[in-house]
Amino acid sequence: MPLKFPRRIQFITYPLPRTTNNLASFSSGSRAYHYNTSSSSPLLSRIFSLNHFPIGSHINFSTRPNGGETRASRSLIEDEEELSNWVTDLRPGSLRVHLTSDDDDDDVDRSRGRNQEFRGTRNKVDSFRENRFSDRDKGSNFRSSQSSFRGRKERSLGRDREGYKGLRKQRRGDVLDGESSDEDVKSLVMGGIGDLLSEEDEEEDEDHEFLKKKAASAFGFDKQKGVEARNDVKSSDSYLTKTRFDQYPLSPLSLKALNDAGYETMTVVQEATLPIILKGKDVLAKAKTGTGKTVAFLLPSIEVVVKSPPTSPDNKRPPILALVICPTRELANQAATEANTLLKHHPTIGVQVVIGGTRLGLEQKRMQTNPCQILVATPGRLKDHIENTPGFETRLKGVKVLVLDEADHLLDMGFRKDIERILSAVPKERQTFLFSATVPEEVRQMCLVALRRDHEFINCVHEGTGETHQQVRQTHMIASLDKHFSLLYTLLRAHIADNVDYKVIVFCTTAMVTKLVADLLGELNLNLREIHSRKPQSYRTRVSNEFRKSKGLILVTSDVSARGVDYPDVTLVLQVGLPKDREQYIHRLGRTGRKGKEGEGILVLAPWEEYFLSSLKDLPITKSSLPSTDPETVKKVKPLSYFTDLGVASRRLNLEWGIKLVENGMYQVQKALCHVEMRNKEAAYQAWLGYYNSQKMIGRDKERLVELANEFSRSMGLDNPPAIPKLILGKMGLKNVPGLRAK
Ligand SMILES: Nc1ncnc2c1ncn2[C@@H]1O[C@H](COP(=O)(O)OP(=O)(O)OP(=O)(O)O)[C@@H](O)[C@H]1O
Repeated sequence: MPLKFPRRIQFITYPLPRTTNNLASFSSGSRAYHYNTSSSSPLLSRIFSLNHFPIGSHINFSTRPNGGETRASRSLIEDEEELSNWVTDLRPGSLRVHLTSDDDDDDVDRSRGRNQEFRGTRNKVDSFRENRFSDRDKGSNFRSSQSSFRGRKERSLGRDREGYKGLRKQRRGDVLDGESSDEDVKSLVMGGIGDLLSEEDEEEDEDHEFLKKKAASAFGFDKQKGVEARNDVKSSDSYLTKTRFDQYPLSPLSLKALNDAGYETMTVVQEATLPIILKGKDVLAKAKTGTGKTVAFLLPSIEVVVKSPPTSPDNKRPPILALVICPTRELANQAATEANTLLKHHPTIGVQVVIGGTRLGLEQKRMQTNPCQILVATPGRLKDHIENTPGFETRLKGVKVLVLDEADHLLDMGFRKDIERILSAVPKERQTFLFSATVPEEVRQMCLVALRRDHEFINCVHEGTGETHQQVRQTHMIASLDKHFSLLYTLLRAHIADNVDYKVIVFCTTAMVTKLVADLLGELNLNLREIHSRKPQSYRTRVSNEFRKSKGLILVTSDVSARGVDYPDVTLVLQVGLPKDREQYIHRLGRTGRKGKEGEGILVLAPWEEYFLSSLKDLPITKSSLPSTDPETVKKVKPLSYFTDLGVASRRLNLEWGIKLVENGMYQVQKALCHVEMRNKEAAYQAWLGYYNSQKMIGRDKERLVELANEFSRSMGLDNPPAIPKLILGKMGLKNVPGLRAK
């Protein structure tokens, strides 16, 4: 569904050069490609050799009463680069302070690139911009001056809004000793799912061969030859196959639940992984967003539980058999909900969620009174549970299946300490599944700490198509910071005019910037909700559920919604400002175009952020010109006919809407900014500074960083940048940098 603009506001797109990505070695153009790796696992201690920062969080869980819905819980982590995170990162040995639940955020790699020197960033960025995007201003009438925001008097309306809550939790000191080399020399004895097929060795071998052949034929290639052997699914983006679930040895109750859920045939990733997993193998699976990875790992996990002997009711610490780790609260809750769907006819199997957001004691009590066999958790909270809940670690000794959802994210530096602790708490003799839409090469090395040496890598991403969906149109726009807000507003208005059932997600860089943008768009009377880590968990859950069911709604969010969250029928994903990395861009974009549906993604960057596009060069993203929003220009050329192709029902409405579109684009945004509370602008400024300070290419030239931050401050209508406490400036390495105001 491309954006439709009035004639004078049409975007002109310039395709970027496209190259194939680096996956040729294991992506053969077939629907899925897997290989068995037998390379030695590097030592955990070697892989995690850098300083790490343990992450703490609260604990929360819920129970699934006899097949009912998950009452949950949640918690966890948020992918943000708030200023306070900087402070805590810089104090790895400091004691953690428990804050309220809404401060309990996702843990991220906050240390990335922090202490490295980078010289000449500005020159490199500028030269990249000049060489590659010198035509970016062609066709742009976006000429409003930065100074138009200056001199504006800030007024606070004194509304009852949440403000910046100050420094977030501080982290604990390191708690885990270095792992021995035994960690990655895992036992080949298979438990769990392998039991399904391992009554006799011979039988097992036969079954193995049978399942392998089935898998090879199912996803269209012969493993030995590595060539495509099947053409029954023509579209490279087809996510469903013709393989039925009942073609595999699954329990009848699971099959019944699948049927009830309307899951008739398998998705590509389910078809590719199930036979391998049923054989007892560890699996690393890569498949595009929205193609059913959750069912792919939950279904075989449930089968393990089904096949396990029942626990005695007298057992005070009944084993947890399947442990699923997700990076965010939203995702954990969603996985638990999907598990409950699959467990509909398994009344004796329970799911709980351990994700924080509620009081620890309450959660411990629930856990005790209603023990489960399947636990879905976020890493920081799970680690807290391991360390603070009596008997919990004993229960984890029963784990037969460990799942790392969004594996690349969980294994990157932001989570590594928690994952390290969790791995030490679960048995080595287990089956492990790692799933993600993105698996960068460097993360594949880290996967070896969790997987057995003979694991299989199953890649469902076609060669040449990149990790994004072909049916999702991707464009980027380059505009100076002072134009970002009005550009965002204009894009949203245009999309709304063109899509009756619009459902838009706007991604912002940090929680406080998200709040600012939500406040602004709210002042502009757009129908929106906001989700970020500074919102209480109950609010996040409510809004998330509401957005899932809604149409005609905009969700303004931080990266808490970037990965895994399954909102159906999202029509547009708008990313404003630098995504944390290529992977985050892909996951955010993946909130649209799910289950084979169409979608659209727009990335809005400032000129000095253009360097990021080089990391997307293998994706089909094209450049789009800016819509004209300069009121002076438009006033001169706005005959009625100008607005007639907006796709809005009445001519009168067209006129009103069109005038508002262009005039409000700049004027209304400036006006609305005056109504946004000062403290929210201050918080956004600090968060912005913290986020970009953590971005390698930008954060290393501190003077330039401050110049840009002050440009952002002016874009909010502030004459002077807000003052920042000296202590914080010191922690950020920004003491005495010209342009900053200290207090
Ligand atoms: N076999 C199936 N048939 C039909 N729908 C399915 C099937 N399996 C899963 N789905 C549905 O597909 C949607 C996307 O699934 P899911 O959220 O697991 O995708 P994902 O691959 O994990 O995406 P992401 O990478 O964004 O996390 C869900 O709504 C799920 O219920």
